[in-house]
Amino acid sequence: MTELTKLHYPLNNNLKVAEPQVLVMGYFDGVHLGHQAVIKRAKEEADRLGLPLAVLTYTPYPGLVFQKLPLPWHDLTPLDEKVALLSKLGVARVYCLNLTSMLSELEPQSFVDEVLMPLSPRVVVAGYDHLYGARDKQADMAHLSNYARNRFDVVTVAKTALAGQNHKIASRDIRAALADGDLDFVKASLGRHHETSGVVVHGDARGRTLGFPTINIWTPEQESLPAIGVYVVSVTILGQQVMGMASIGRNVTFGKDRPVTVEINLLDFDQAVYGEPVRVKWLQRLRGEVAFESAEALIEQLERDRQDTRNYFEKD
Ligand SMILES: Cc1cc2nc3c(=O)[nH]c(=O)nc-3n(C[C@H](O)[C@H](O)[C@H](O)COP(=O)(O)O)c2cc1C
Ligand SMILES: Nc1ncnc2c1ncn2[C@@H]1O[C@H](COP(=O)(O)OP(=O)(O)OP(=O)(O)O)[C@@H](O)[C@H]1O
Repeated sequence: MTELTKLHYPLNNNLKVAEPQVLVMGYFDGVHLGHQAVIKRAKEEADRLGLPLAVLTYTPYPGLVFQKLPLPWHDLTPLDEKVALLSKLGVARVYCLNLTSMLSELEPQSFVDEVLMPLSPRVVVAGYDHLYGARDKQADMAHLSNYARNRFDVVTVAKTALAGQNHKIASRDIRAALADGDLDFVKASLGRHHETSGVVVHGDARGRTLGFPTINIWTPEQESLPAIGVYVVSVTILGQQVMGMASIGRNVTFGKDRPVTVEINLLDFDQAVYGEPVRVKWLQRLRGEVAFESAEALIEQLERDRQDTRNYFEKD
């Protein structure tokens, strides 16, 4: 079990990390392939030294502290999912530090002395472009050894890019691709399919009359959903993995200005599951949402979508 410790600057003097550890710094939204390379490199170091591996991450997203971004903000991976993914990579402890004005204005030397040192780092690891402390000072990886003053070693991990590209894999680009419904790019960058959590709630009970009953999913605000459209999904519900086709949209065939809902027609499944927690794995985009001229035209399209969904699982 990975241990999660929430921290606020200035750190409580009672925080005592007795044992030295390998410490990785970063926000790690999405725990994408670039992040995974950084963590794996740190894990090698931790194993070589026989020390635990710890991550120092932040909340909220640094962009929200340095500039005005539209709210609500959606991380690719909310903190609990980030911790679960880091855990799978061998991370024993996660420190989640509030990113505040006071922290972001710290001189780099003070950041090292007052934030890193209480965490007993033997080695500090981060990616080549990681910044800490005041942005306008020399708070980069090249200068970290100076501030360390022989108290810890520094490992800087080189850029990870997608095959044939120069641009680094970045969570900002993954968030943008998800907002465009580009699940292929999302998967290539994360090294896995994007997933969201939710709970089954009531819809308008129209789906059943169309011959395509749907579970309506309430998705908590901190989760990141793909763009409006129709998708092949795999749903974990009642401990089973079930094939499905999902619609994120306003059900425009049935009126204007309806709210965006997430509905999933589960294939080969028929149980009452209101209130059940679900995990949705977003596998492939099938199409955009269409305002059909009649319910019959929508039904014909839904039949084609179901065939496309079955084809996806057959080739997989
Ligand atoms: C795979 C799938 C694709 C859908 N595509 C569309 C669409 O293109 N246009 C549309 O208006 N509604 C679409 N819907 C939504 C249906 O209109 C919706 O399931 C129906 O109105 C039932 O809503 P209810 O569950 O709230 O009763 C789709 C639903 C599913 C499951
Ligand atoms: N593609 C990458 N290659 C190498 N290191 C990376 C890559 N992306 C992020 N890192 C490093 O991983 C750690 C976590 O990244 P963090 O999320 O803090 O920042 P980031 O560089 O803004 O990542 P992103 O742009 O993906 O959000 C940092 O140490 C960062 O330097």
